[in-house]
This record gives sequence, structure tokens and C-alpha cells, in this order.
Amino acid sequence: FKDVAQRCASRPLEGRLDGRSEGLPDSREKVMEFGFDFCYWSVDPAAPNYASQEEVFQDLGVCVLSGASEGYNVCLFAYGQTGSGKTYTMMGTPDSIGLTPRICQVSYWHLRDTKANHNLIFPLSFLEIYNERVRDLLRGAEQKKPAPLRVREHPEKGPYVQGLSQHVVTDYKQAVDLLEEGIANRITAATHVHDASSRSHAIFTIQYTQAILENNLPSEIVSKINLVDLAGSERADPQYCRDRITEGANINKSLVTLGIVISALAQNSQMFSSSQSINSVLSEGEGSTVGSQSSSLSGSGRRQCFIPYRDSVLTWLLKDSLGGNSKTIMIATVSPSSSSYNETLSTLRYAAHARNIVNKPRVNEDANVRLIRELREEIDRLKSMLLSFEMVPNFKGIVHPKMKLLELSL
Ligand SMILES: Nc1ncnc2c1ncn2[C@@H]1O[C@H](COP(=O)(O)OP(=O)(O)OP(=O)(O)O)[C@@H](O)[C@H]1O
Repeated sequence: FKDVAQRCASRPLEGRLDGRSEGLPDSREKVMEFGFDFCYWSVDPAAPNYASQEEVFQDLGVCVLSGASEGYNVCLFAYGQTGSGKTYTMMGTPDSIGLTPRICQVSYWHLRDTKANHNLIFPLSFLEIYNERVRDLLRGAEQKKPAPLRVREHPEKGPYVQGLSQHVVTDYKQAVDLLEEGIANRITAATHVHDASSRSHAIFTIQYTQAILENNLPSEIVSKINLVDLAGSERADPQYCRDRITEGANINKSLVTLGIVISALAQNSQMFSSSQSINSVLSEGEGSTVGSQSSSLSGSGRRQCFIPYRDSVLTWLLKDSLGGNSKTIMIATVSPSSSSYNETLSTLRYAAHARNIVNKPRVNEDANVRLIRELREEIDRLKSMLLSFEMVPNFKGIVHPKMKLLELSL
């Protein structure tokens, strides 16, 4: 991703974890290095380097909001082992609200400030993926046991959930009520480390919609903000009941697929950037004929990896966020406990792969407005061509067939 950040948001240890860490030094003394854009420590609120929710919001949440207001799709997702602080970071607690409500809060401040223009609207939706099925978390009491929703793919807009409810609310209070309703509907269960572990992946989506006037035409820029709280990446304990084991297997399946997708995208991005640098070296050295040679080199060399987005509902739904038109931030949460060494290492490796992905975000322009802009640019280009023909002395008085065509097309 272009803007990957890792949050090493270590939380205070709970009794059970504490007991197992016992402050013993870790025997594995090999130093491993991982890069990151931001690193936060949130174990002891009294520590001078303690990172508050506000600080995390100022770094990451503001980035999300500025990307969306510029017209880009933005995705922020939290990945890490069970109990490491994903839900705390994404949602927070009533006393310490997390990224999602803060992003809503600032969005609705914008809405209030620009209300006179009626140019902003933010439909919200909230879903969870549980056992590879999509559930609408905002269906209310109307459906006791809602049928799973189907994922479909639009040729231009990409994957979407058919029948997912969209809620247009007008202030922060209503947005937070919806968020709380969704969180309460989410499936949680006790695991060996966490009493209320999220057993599903949750995706809260804000359709950041701006009505604008471009080229004197009313148009809309719709940027999608996906805020994703993943289920914990832990191994299923064989002593759990059957439901927990099935859940664990499905969580692992989707997280393993996410890992494969991230690795494949990272590999493709690296291949692309190395073929770009070969191209530039060759073209610098050998002039114009080399371009075709080098492209065949990269073309006939290693082939781009296939990206198995459809192997899990999670990766299918996040297809654009992971490898397409989106600015994406990954938050990796890790526990300070030495008993979590392996999980921590695997989380950091996951994040290190994600850092290599280069997405291609673009402003989501209205298709008609884009067409008009492109046509105007084409007219300007043709006009300047015409002018340059007229300026060439030999062409004075001679009606070149291309000029005739140009005049006709203008
Ligand atoms: N930085 C923090 N400061 C204070 N409390 C925290 C912090 N991070 C997490 N906690 C608390 O630790 C507990 C577990 O955190 P949380 O639910 O966020 O974990 P999780 O990674 O989402 O777990 P799971 O994957 O099992 O859902 C919660 O009670 C939460 O409030």
C-alpha cells in the first residue's frame, strides 16, 4: 500500500496473559527488524511515550478523512492476534472512543459546517463476515435470523453486498447509535485469552458523497471509507466446542487467504517496480528501440502472480482496498507478552509484506464529468496542433489533409 502504517498498539496485560509472561526474558535473542510509518505504545497510561486514542486519530484518522474529501477511496484495517487491541483501536470504549467514532465525529462536523450548501451526505452501512457469510449488522429487530447476504461484482464499482442496508443520518449522535447497534449485534465469544473476542470480521463503510459543480455541471464524488476490524489471528484450541472450532477454521481460512493475497500483491508490486527500473536503465542507455525490448523482457520474464481474491469473502469484498483503487492503512496490533512471541512475529511479517504493496488510487470522478473534461482536453490539444501547423512557413497556403481534418473536427 502507499500509505501503510503499523500500530504496535500494545495494551495493558490481562491477568491471564500476565500470569504466563511472568516477566521472563525471552530466550530468542535474534534481533528482527521491521519497518513502519508510525509506532505506538499504549501499555501504561502513565508512561511518557503512551499513545492515546486522540494521537492515533491525529495520525491515521485525519489521513483517512483528507483522502476521502479529496475523492479517494480509503481503507483502514486492524490486524493482530486475539486480545491485542484491534476492536479497542477501531471502536474504543465509551471512555476512550476509537478511530471509527472519531472519523464519524469529524465527518459530521464537516456536514454541519457545510450544511447551508447541502453538498455532503454520508450513507453508512455495517456488516460482519461470520463463517464466510455476510450479515447486515444494522437490520434491527425486524429480522430475527437474517438470511446471509450475497456478494456480487459490478464491472466498474467492483464487489458489493446485495441488499445491504444503507443509513443516511444527519448527525454524529445518530451515527454513533448505529455504530453501537452494530457492535452489539456482532458475534463475540470467550476464548482462552479474551472473554469477549470478536468472532467475525466487521466492515463499517461510510460513503463519503460530495455534490460539486464542475464545468458548470452538477456532479458527485463518492469516496468509500472502509473501516475494518478483523477477527483475531490465533490458532484454534482443540479443546474448544465444535462451534468455536468451525469459527476458528473460517477465521483462519480468511486470514490465510488475506495473507496470500497480500504476499501476491506485494510480489507483483515489486516485480512492477523492478521492471520499471530495468526499462529506465535500458532506455537511458540505448535510445528509443529499447522500450519495446524491455517491455517484452518484463512481459516474457516472470509472470504476474494470480491474486485469489475470491477464495474468501473478506478478500473479495476488500479487493479494491487491497490491490486497486484505494489508499489503504494497515494497523498491526501486538501484545507485549513474551508468550505471544510467535503471534507477534507473524503479525509483523504480515505487515511487512503489506508495506510492499503499491496501490493505484484515483479520484472517483463522475463518469459524465470525466468525459466532458477529457473531451475539452482533446479539443485544446487539437487546437494547439492546428496552431503549430499554421506557424510552420511551408504550410502557409497549403491545405494539409490533416489540417483539413482538424478544422472539420473542431
Ligand atoms: N490500548 C489499550 N488500553 C486499554 N485497554 C485496552 C487497550 N487495548 C485493548 N484494551 C482492552 O483489552 C481487551 C481486549 O482488546 P480488544 O477487544 O480490542 O482485542 P481484539 O484484538 O479486538 O481481540 P479479538 O480479536 O479477540 O476480538 C478489551 O477489554 C480492551 O478494552
